[in-house]
Amino acid sequence: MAYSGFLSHPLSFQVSGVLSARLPVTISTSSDRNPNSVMAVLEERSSKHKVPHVLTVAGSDSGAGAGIQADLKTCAALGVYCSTVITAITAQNTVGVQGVHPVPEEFVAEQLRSVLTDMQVDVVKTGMLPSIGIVKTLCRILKEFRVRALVVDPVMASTSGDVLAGPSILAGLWKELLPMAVIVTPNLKEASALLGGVQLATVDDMRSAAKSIHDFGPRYVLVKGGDLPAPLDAVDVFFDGENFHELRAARIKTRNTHGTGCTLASCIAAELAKGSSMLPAVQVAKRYVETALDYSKDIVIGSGPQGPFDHLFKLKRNVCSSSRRGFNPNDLLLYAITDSRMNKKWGRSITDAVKAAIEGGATIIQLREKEAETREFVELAKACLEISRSHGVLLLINDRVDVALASDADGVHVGQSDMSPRIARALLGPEKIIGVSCKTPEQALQAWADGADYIGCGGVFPTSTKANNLTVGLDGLKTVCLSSKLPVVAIGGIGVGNAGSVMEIGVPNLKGIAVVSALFDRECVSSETKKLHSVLMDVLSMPK
Ligand SMILES: Cc1ncc(COP(=O)(O)OP(=O)(O)O)c(N)n1
Ligand SMILES: Cc1ncsc1CCOP(=O)(O)O
Ligand SMILES: [Mg+2]
Repeated sequence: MAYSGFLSHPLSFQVSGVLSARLPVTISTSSDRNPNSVMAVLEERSSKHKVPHVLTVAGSDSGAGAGIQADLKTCAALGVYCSTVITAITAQNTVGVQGVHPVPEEFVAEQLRSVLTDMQVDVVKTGMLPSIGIVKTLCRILKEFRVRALVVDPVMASTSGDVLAGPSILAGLWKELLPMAVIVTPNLKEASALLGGVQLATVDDMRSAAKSIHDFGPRYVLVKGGDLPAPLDAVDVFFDGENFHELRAARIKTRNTHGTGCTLASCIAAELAKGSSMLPAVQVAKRYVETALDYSKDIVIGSGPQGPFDHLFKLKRNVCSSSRRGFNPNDLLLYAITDSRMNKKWGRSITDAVKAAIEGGATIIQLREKEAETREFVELAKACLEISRSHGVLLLINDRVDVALASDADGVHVGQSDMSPRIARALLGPEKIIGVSCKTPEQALQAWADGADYIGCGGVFPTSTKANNLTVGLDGLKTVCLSSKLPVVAIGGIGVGNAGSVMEIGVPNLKGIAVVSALFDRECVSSETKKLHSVLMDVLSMPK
């Protein structure tokens, strides 16, 4: 079923520009119009949304900091699809490499063919190639399929210093792989090995090394200087055959650097697959690695000296997972929504107001701070989340998905003119809570289709807290509840005097009341919350 050459797609011209004269792009112009032919299917697919695609040919790292696992995470973080051909299985962790089990050459070939005959790979990235046989197999198949761009990370040893590929592969790199590469990304030790063991101790040495490695045939060379003596910045030397660029970054003090080489190379590959030209791809890759290292500098995975880092910027969110929990519709029972003007009027901070509401029995909190500056809002949210999480109460942010993301709040509440819940869901991910304001069954249906967790329906009664807000009354509330499967919380003009009448409309998915002024435009938030809580308890204890 093999076909030779890739189809043209919108990125091909930019990426082929990267390759320049070294690897001619083959654009297939099929005259076969049979709608069932492979070419017809592929042509039809190429007119749809083409996903940028990197194929990584590398070793598996059981500790998942480097190798195939790092490549997968990097591509996922950058929005690029990553397929994998595994060249070796390694047993390794944060202490070192305990074992290496190379995959037989024929099976490396079979994996390559499986991917390349079926998928439109934009860029191939290589990592650990444990034997000369695997290098030769790879080169043979790459020529067969005429890959558009090849990024070579000439992995020889792990961060712990354990050997992953011996000097026997060098001949294959020199003669076959490097001449096909668009870029090669050695660190100091690898550059030295590629050049027969020369000493590299200064930036000038790195420049000469880059030039000499360029003579093997890659279009660009990046010599990474992370191992240069400590007081210097981390300097990498980029050579395009004519000019040098020194790329500098601050050194980040951390043990969590395992997999930085693989990550840098796969990030370059991912950026090329998206259509970037080479220098910007390298600059983005450096920034990505630096940002990920800085973000992950204090995470603890494993007990050895070389920890992995967090490619997806998500692991720290779960550090205090014991105080987190999922959403239960009954959380909507007594929904307290803050208002800074009211709290200011009564001389209390928002954190004190939130604490008092929770102590009085509020079952969920929303920070509705219309006048807060962004930085202030994020800090406020973080402070309130510490309080709410210590009590096991969920806290959402009104309107501001950016603030919810930055503070890692439990979710957001959005109205009909705020960010669409569908986009909010894509940004926040599946585990965050999204509430949507709805006044009609149509809006309720849309909220459900967009992935909302609950509906806020109102104003049920007139209110001065929200200007120009149409009142739907108890009938409107009932209509919305009956039209949806989602849990509903009623809002607008609700307090101790009418909470019972709202809860008694007799629909099972009406789960509670949301209140602003009845709690926060009062002298004592905790006692007002207690009063409202006891009204709700009375309603809940009544026979149905
Ligand atoms: C629980 C709950 N329901 C409704 C609203 C109102 O949201 P929205 O329509 O976006 O109006 P603002 O609150 O942003 O003025 C809410 N905040 N909470
Ligand atoms: C935000 C909002 N959305 C509909 S009514 C309303 C205000 C509710 O405030 P209050 O509980 O003081 O009537
Ligand atoms: Mg809103």
